[in-house]
Amino acid sequence: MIEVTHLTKRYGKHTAVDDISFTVEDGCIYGLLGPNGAGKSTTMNILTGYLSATDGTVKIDGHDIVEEPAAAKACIGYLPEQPPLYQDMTVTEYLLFVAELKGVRKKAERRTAVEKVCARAGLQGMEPRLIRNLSKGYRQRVGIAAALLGSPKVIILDEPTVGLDPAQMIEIRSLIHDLGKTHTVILSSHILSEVQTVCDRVLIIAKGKLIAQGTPEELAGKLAAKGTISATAQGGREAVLAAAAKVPGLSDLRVTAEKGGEVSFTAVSEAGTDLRGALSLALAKANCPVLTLSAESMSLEDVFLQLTEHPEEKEEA
Ligand SMILES: Nc1ncnc2c1ncn2[C@@H]1O[C@H](COP(=O)(O)OP(=O)(O)OP(=O)(O)O)[C@@H](O)[C@H]1O
Repeated sequence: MIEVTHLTKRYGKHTAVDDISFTVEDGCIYGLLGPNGAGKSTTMNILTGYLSATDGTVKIDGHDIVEEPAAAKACIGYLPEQPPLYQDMTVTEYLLFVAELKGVRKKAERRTAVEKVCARAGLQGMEPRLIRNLSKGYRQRVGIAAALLGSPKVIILDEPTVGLDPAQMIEIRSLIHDLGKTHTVILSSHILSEVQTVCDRVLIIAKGKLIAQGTPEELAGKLAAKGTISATAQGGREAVLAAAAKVPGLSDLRVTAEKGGEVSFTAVSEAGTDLRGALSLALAKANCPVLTLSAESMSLEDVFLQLTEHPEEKEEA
């Protein structure tokens, strides 16, 4: 449904999106996950044709967003991070206006379309209310209803739950889940648990780069596979590190303290393996008696933070 190839966006010297490629399949909910400033909004603004890319291509249902903008945009309904809602209009007035902008010609058709999207977005009973008097949750629903007008195949939602209270978040997530039954949905979020619960597939973006993608289960497997080992051994720094480096599956050795012939260090172990025994043996063989040794597994949240703070470590993920 969507093909993004080598997408790059530079603002002056700053590269906000850095050579990203991915494919979006029909009928799935995709989550663009990354910390603030990762490049999510920029990517979405390019997908929806609001921004031009510095390099790369975007095809929506076979239509290039630059060469055939009208055909490509007709496939997309977009809820920007700050939806342009007219506060002094009622819900119905605003949605009729958007329907007209989207080219629904006949008045009766606009009415029917607005009734339909109001029902779909859970806005029944809110139609005569002024937008300015709605809660943030209901304003998001109006934005989503507006995105649904024109029957687009793809719905793109930029941080749809940001600023909502927990109850509203749950309601909007359930609405998105429901939309996923009839549309291809792409949403952005900086909340790991949100994309894990709502999305079928996740793309993790950090510092403009795509650092991991897969189903939430695949990513949880990859991300949570790591553990950290902390140890202190007697001996010289070089002998201790050389012995530890020989243990297969142990990486990222870091010395944390060194004094009086004792070296403390941490290391990362892969794929849910417990490498304490192997490390202890390797150090003993190198004549470096082990004084302390402990292992901890990193939470998914920890690994996500580590990955997005140090995207260069993506290969290890
Ligand atoms: N118009 C602009 N001019 C210059 N730099 C920009 C512009 N828009 C965004 N940036 C920068 O590009 C980077 C990516 O921004 P973007 O808004 O796409 O990130 P994001 O992941 O959506 O974050 P947030 O959730 O905070 O919106 C950031 O460093 C941001 O400061």
